Amino acid sequence: MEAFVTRKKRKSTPEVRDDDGPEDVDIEESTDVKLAMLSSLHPSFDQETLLDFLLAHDGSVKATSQSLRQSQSPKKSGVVAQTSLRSYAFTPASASQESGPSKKPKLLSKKGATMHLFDPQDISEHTPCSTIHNFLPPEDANSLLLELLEESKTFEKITFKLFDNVISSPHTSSFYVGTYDELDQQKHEYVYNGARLTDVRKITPQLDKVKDRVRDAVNLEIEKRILTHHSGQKVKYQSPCQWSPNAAFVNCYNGPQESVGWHSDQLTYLGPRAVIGSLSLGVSREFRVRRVLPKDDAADDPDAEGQLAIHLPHNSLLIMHAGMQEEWKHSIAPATAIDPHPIAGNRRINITYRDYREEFHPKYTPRCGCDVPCVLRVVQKKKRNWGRYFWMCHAGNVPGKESCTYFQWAEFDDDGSPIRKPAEQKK
Ligand SMILES: O=C(O)CCC(=O)C(=O)O
Ligand SMILES: [Fe+2]
Repeated sequence: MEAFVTRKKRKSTPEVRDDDGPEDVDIEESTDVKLAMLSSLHPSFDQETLLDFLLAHDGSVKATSQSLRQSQSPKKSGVVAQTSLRSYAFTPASASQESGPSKKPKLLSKKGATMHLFDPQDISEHTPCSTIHNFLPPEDANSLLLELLEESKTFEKITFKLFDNVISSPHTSSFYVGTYDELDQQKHEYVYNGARLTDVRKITPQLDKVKDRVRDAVNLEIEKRILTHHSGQKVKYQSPCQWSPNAAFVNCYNGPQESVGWHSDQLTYLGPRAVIGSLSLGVSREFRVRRVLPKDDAADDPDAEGQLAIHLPHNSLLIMHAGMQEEWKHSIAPATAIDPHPIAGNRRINITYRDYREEFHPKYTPRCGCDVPCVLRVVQKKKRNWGRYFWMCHAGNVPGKESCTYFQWAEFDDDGSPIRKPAEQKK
């Protein structure tokens, strides 16, 4: 759902500052947000075509949208055959230059081009994700799929108003938590893009049954990742605690055109360096990832922002590791064609299990001048302050509502726990 955020340019100076201010972060409406809007309005066009049109119209969503409405023949992404990247992506010379597990050979993924990854080893080496195919016993995967297909009949698209248009997410979803108390808190205390969730449900029997399996597999993958990619040391700000999912977003993509635009998942309630476990059922679709580099670096390196497409078949678990939400974006691209699934037909169900951390409960996090708990974001595009976290007012995400301009750099200890100023501690 984070993909449908709209942000207005900030108009005034924030009330909280220290050495650097919000002009050093990237809170203007980004190309990704514009692409997400266009994708929602014109789901039959692929992201590359939308970007071409957007650039041709000087970044104006309105002009692009008008032009797309007149265009008859959208270019769509094609279906690709399964290959292993290792068989062709690297030259032997580049492979032999590897000096350690964190030095990866360069991908042949040029800016704008897509490299397709099917093989778990390729995925783990070249993206901040790992995957486990055939994750559940087949009958358990099918029971979960059947249960969620039934649930998804009452899922809705997330909608919001932008100027004169009602934009709706190009897929449907719902949110599940473990207890009625949590459900109540989600509806009345948590804030998402400046609004409350309306569709929050109690975890279903099959979702609950699978949760502990996901938890155990994700914790093993986290340990493995720390060994293979980080020399046995967890990443700075990564929580040292066991990952323990207590909430799940369930998405349904009904048909090849349903999608989700480029986004990073919000860290507000998960904390920095969050890990997310994502289980895919039904039709196989492309989960695309691309690194977000500070603008100057991206300009220096033409290969930098190439996309990688991770193919997620029925019953595959994808783990988004610590740092992915800060440094990469992801999307589900519309497809030209899909192979129907024997149970799901044209539908794909995706469950993202999440660990909502108590210390990030909105009763503890900073509140802005509107007296609403802030959103936690990270500087992704500006070189100055790149990777630095900050709290800001949600209202800037709500079309038609001015932000109260609240801004505060976020401070965490090495384990990602918020360092509170004395005034905040008494809450
Ligand atoms: O459907 C997927 O695999 C990804 C969904 C997603 O990115 C999200 O729910 O934030
Ligand atoms: Fe996401």
